[in-house]
Amino acid sequence: MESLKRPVILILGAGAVGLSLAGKLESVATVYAACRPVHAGAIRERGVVMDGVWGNGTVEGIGCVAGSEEAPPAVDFFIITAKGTDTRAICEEYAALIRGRPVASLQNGIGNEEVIARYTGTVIGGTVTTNFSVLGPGHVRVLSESAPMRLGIWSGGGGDALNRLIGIIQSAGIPVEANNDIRSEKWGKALLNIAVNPICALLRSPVRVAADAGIRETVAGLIRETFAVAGAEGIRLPWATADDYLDYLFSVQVPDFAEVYPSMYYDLRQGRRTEIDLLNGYIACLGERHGIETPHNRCIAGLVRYAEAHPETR
Ligand SMILES: NC(=O)C1=CN([C@@H]2O[C@H](COP(=O)(O)OP(=O)(O)OC[C@H]3O[C@@H](n4cnc5c(N)ncnc54)[C@H](OP(=O)(O)O)[C@@H]3O)[C@@H](O)[C@H]2O)C=CC1
Ligand SMILES: CC(C)(CO)C(=O)C(=O)O
Repeated sequence: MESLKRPVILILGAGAVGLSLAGKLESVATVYAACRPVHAGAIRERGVVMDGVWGNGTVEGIGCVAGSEEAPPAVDFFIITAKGTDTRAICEEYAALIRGRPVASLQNGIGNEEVIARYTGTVIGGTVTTNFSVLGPGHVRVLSESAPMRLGIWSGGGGDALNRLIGIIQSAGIPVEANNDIRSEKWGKALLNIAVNPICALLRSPVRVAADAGIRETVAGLIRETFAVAGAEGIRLPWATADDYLDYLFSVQVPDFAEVYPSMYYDLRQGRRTEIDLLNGYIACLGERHGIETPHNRCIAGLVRYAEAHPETR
C-alpha cells in the first residue's frame, strides 16, 4: 500500500545539521546523506554516532552518497543542509535529480531559497533553532533546542509535500510546525545569527558573551540596523520592534544557547568560508541599496572577512 511505503529522503551537504537529521529520520524514512568521504567512511563502517538531546547511540542504515551518480533513483524529499556558501554548487551537482521535486532548506541566512528556486518548482523554507556540532567523522552532537523546527512553502504549490514532510519529521520525534510566512520566519531566525554568530566566532566564545555588559550595545546596534533594513525591504519580522526582539534574545535565546558555540565559530576555527555574506554582510549590502547606514554590520562583516583571509587571527 502506498501509504506504508517509507519515504526516501536525500540530505544534501550533511555535516553537523544534516547528519543529526539523518540519524533522527532513519527510524521513519529511508535516508541518504550526501556528505564528505571522511564522514562516509565512518558511517559505512559503523553508522552515525549521536550524542545529546536528540538521543545517544549509533544509527545504522543511512546510505552515503558521494555524488549525483550514486543518488537513489526515486527521492521523495531533498533537504539542503550545506552551508549557504555551497548552495549553488550543490544544486548544480544534483540539478538533474532535484528538478521537479520538493526541496527544503534548513540553512541559516538570507538568499538560499532564491538560489534553490532556480533549480526546482517547490521550495520549502525552514528554520532550525537548535545547536549541532561535529565531534568527529560521522559523529555529531545536538544541544540546546530553543524553538521547534519551522517549515513553510517558499515558492511553488507544494502544500501536500509540505504537510507530508512535516508529518515525517514529527513522527521521528523532532518538534516541528508549519509556518505560513516563511520569509518572515527566515529573517526572524537570521536575527539570532546576526546577533551572535560573528561575535562568538571572532571572540572564540560561547553564546553567553553576547550578553556581556561591554558587548550588548554592539548586539543592539546589529539588530536595530537589521530591523531598519528589513522595514525598507518590506519584510514583516516576527517581532514588532528591535527592542521587542532584543528582550527575547537576552531573556530566552542567549540563556538557551549560553554554553554552546554557533556554526560560524567552527567555520573560522576550521579555515572554512563563513556565511557572513548571507547574514551581516547581506544587511550591510541591502542597507547601502536603501541608503540606510549599517556601521555595526559593515564593521563586523569586515572583521569576519579579515579573519577568514588571515589564519593567524583565528
Ligand atoms: N550548526 C548549527 O548549530 C546550526 C547550523 N545551521 C545552518 O545549517 C547549515 C549547515 O550547518 P552545519 O551543519 O553546521 O555545517 P557543516 O559545515 O557542519 O555541514 C555542511 C557539510 O556539507 C558538506 N558539503 C558541502 N558541499 C558538499 C557537497 N557538494 N557534497 C557533499 N558534502 C558537501 C560540507 O563539507 P566541507 O566542509 O568539506 O565543505 C560539510 O561537511 C548552515 O546554513 C548553518 O548556518 C542552522 C541551525 C543550527
Ligand atoms: C541557533 C544557532 C546559534 C545554534 O548554534 C545557530 O543557528 C548556529 O549555530 O548557526
